[in-house]
Amino acid sequence: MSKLITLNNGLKMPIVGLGCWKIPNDTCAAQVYEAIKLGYRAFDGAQDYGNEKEVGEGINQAISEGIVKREELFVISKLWNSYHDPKHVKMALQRTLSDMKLDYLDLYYIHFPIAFKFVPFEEKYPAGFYTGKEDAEKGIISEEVVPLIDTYRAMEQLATDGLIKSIGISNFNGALIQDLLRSCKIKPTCLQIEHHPYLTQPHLIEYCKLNDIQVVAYSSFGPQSFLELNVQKALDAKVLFEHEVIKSIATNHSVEPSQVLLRWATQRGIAIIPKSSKKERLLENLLIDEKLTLSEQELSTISDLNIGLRFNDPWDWNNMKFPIFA
Ligand SMILES: NC(=O)C1=CN([C@@H]2O[C@H](COP(=O)(O)OP(=O)(O)OC[C@H]3O[C@@H](n4cnc5c(N)ncnc54)[C@H](OP(=O)(O)O)[C@@H]3O)[C@@H](O)[C@H]2O)C=CC1
Ligand SMILES: O=C1CO[C@H](CO)[C@@H](O)[C@@H]1O
Repeated sequence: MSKLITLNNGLKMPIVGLGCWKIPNDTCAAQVYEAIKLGYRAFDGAQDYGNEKEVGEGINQAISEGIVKREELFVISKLWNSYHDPKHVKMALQRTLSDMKLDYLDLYYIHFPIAFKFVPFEEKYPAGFYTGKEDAEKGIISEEVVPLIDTYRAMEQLATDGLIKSIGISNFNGALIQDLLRSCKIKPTCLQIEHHPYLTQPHLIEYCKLNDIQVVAYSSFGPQSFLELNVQKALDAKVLFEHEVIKSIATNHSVEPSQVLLRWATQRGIAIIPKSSKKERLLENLLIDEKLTLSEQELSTISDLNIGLRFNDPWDWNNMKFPIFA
């Protein structure tokens, strides 16, 4: 098991969780079940990943075999953009809970601070994996006017009703968080953001620390291929696993570049949710805190690789130009 972090509402969350995006439906239940046997206790899913039934199946198998109790797990999902209207928020969560065959979630994020027009589940799901292109072709990426605070209030109601233990926000920028903190009744426990040495976001992270909001990093290994990026400065950047700075620190400690990237986050108090389909990598990622300690100098040398390179930016979705990171 990985170290536990205490969130601002007293809840304890493992610092390493398993990311569930892109785990194929046919192997997902077995993978989640195996991950529990290896010691994973947190699972970062989302309705939009199209595999919540299978994530739930893996979890329930482990519970029914007595490998773990529900209360020892930390189960996470995210409200998709099409369900931001307050009248759809509970319905979306209930769909997740019934797909997963669970009574509550430990953490429920607002996936993006962007509201799309409502799409009935039958039209959107089963979704397979979300791609802006596929959803655009189905005509379901179009904006709905729903103030974020209205969505947040509906999330607060879910917490009050005991259906979720905590509220998270994902892909929110500093100004949105500041505004939310002025008006929320229940504080968000976590902010999930893209975070890797090419996108370090130091002010956002410091602001969260000052306000006792736990930062959770997604895409900790950075972009896997620059061919997918339309960002000019990426042309000069290397995949992080092959970067000289990362490779030489890994060599000095006799570990893999992936471990340096993950430890750089956890050692700075940031939770991680790497996804892997391989048993050795699952273990390597889970046990990162026991295997490696980086020096302050190494931590800051890695942070200096920052070039503000974001590759998950809704600005690019179907050319809709959503300005959340503008
Ligand atoms: N809130 C949001 O908007 C977003 C949230 N997320 C969440 O974050 C999670 C992780 O982010 P994601 O972008 O998927 O990427 P990750 O940073 O987890 O990278 C996943 C890739 O890295 C490989 N990998 C995993 N472990 C290792 C290792 N030890 N050594 C080498 N390669 C490794 C995996 O391959 P293999 O499987 O072959 O091992 C996979 O191709 C998602 O699953 C999802 O839960 C992700 C994006 C956006
Ligand atoms: O969690 C996610 C994985 O990436 C997708 C494509 O941008 C989004 O659905 C979402 O950010």
